[in-house]
Amino acid sequence: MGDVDRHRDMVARLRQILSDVVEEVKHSINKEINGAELLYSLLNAPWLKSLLKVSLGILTDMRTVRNTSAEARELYSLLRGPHLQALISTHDMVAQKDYEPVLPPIPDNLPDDEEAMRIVCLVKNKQQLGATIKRNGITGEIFVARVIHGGLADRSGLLHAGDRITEVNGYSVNGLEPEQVIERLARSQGTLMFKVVPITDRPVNNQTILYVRAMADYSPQQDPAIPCAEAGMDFRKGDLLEIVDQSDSLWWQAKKLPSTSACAGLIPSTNLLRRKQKEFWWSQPYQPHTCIKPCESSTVSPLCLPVPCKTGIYLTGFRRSLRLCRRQSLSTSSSQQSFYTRSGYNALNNPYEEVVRYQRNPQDKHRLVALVGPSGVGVNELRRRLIKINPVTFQGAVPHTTRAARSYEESGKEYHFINRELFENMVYNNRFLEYGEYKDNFYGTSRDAVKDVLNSGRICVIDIEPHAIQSVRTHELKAYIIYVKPPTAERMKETRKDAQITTNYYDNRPFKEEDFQEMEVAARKMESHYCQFFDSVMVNDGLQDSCVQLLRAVRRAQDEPQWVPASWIRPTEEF
Ligand SMILES: Nc1ncnc2c1ncn2[C@@H]1O[C@H](COP(=O)(O)OP(=O)(O)OP(=O)(O)O)[C@@H](O)[C@H]1O
Repeated sequence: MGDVDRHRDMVARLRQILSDVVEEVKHSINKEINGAELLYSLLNAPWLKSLLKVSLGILTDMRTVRNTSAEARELYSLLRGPHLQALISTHDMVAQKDYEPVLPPIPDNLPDDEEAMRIVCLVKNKQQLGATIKRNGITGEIFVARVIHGGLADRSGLLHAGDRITEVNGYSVNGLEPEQVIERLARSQGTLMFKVVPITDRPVNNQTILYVRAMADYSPQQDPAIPCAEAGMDFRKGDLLEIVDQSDSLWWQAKKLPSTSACAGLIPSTNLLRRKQKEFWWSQPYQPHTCIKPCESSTVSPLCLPVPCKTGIYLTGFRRSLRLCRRQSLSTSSSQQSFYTRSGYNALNNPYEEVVRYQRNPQDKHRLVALVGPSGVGVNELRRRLIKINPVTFQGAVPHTTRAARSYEESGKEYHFINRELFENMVYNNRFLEYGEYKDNFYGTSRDAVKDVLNSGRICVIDIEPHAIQSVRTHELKAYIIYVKPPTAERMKETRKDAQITTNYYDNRPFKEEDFQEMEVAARKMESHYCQFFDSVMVNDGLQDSCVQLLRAVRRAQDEPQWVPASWIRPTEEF
C-alpha cells in the first residue's frame, strides 16, 4: 500500500472511530447510571481503546519519520503530554480490573423449583427500618406489608411490599408471629440480614402526591388498630399533610408540612378515619360543641372528633359589626335578647380537606378578610382601625336590617334598610353569610354586600362568628380567616385598663376580672373547634402592634402563596 492509500485508510479509520465516540457518548448520557459506572463504561469503551491504539501507533511512527510537518510535530507533542499519558495509564488499569461483586459459585445440585432469593443487608442506625410486615393467615408466611417512603428500607431500594421474608439474621422466620420477627430485629445490632423471595410482579409506582389539611386530630400511639404505632404519624386539626402514598386503601403514608423528616408516617385513609370517627361518635353521648377527648380505654379508637354541629338555627351571639353585641350569654334576660344564626359546618364528612397552593393574581379580585375571635377581644376595634388607616383600600360590608332607619341614617350607608318579608326571602335564598335577630329585628351580612366591595377593587374586611366560617370559605370569596386571640389575663388587665366592654346593646362598662376569664375560656373553645380553618393567628396585645400584625397578615393573604381548598381552584371530587 502506497503512502497516499495508507493516509486515506488512516483518515477513514479515524473518522469511523470518532463517529463511534460521538455515538457512545450520546448513549452514555441517555443511560441512567451513576458517575462511577459512567467512567467505568467510558474507559472500557471500544472507541477509546481504538483511539489509544491509534495514538500509540502515531507515536511509534513519528519517532521514525524525518522532516515531519509542523502539524505532525504538534500532534506528537500533544500525544506525549502528561494528561494523555495519565489517561492511557488509567484506562489500562481500569480495563484490566474486574469490578463486579464476587459471588459464590452456583451449586450444581439446585432443584428445578428453587425460588430466586435475595439477600438484603441493611446497616441499622438510629432510624427505624421503615417497613411493616404481615403474616399470611393460611400459610403462616411472613411478608413485607409496606415500605415506608424515605425510610431505611425504601432508600436501600432492596425491600418491597410483597417480598416474602424467609430468614432474619440467619434464623428462619418459619412459624413465627410478626411480633416475634420484630422482636428479633429490635434485638439485633449493626447489620440486619434478610433472606427474601422477591415479589414477582411489583406494582408500578404511579402515586401522585396529594396535599391535605387535617380536619381532625389523630394519635397513632392511642390507636390500637394501627399496624405499627411507631410507623404512625400523629397530626392535629389544621396540620398540612403531604400524602405520598395511597396505594393501601386503609393506611396512607404522609409527611407533615413543613417537612423536617425524609421519612413518611402512616395515617388512616379518608374512609378509615371517617369510619373511626363514626364508630367513636356513636359510642359517645351527644356533646355539642365539645371536643371528645382521647379515650383511656385501649379498645376504642382515640380520636379527637371535630365539633358535631347540626345545621339549622343556633342560639348564639352576634357581631358588633352589625352594631350588636355578641355577649348575650352574659345578659340577664337571654330569652329577650337571643340571637339566631345559621351554620352549615359538618367536618365529620371530610377528615381531610384537599388543598392546593394559590397565589392571587394582581389583576384578580382581592380575597375577603374575615376576623374571628372571642367576644370582647377586639375584632371590631381592629377592623375599624384597619379601615380608618386606609379607607381607599379597606372597606366593611354594609349589613341589612329590618329595623326602621333613624333620622340621621341613610339606606346603603350604615345599613340596607329592608322589610321583614324581603329579609326572610333573602334568608330563604341563602343570600346571607350570617344573620340574627335582636329585639324583633333582623340583622345580616349578605354575600352581595361583600361582593360589592370586592368588585370595587377594595379589600373587604368583616368580622364573623366562627360558625359562619364555612359560608365565607367559597370559591368566589376565597376568605382568609384571621383568628384574633386574647393575650394572657395579666396583659389583658394592663392593656384594657381604660377600655370599655359592650355587655348589652350599646351598654358599655369597664372590663372586669371575670370578662378576661370568660374570654380565655371562649378562646380555648373556639381554637379547639375551629383552628383548622384559621389561616393566620394574631394576639391582640398592644393595639398598635396588633394593627401592624393585622396589616401584615392581610398583605400575606393578598400577595403571597397560600394553601387553599382545592375546590376553590378546580372542581374536585371527593377522594
Ligand atoms: N389591643 C387593645 N388594647 C386595648 N383596648 C382594646 C384593644 N383591642 C380592643 N380594645 C377595646 O376593647 C373593647 C372591646 O373591643 P371590641 O368591641 O372590638 O370587641 P369585639 O371583639 O368586637 O367583641 P364584641 O363584638 O363582643 O364587642 C373596646 O373598647 C376596644 O376599644
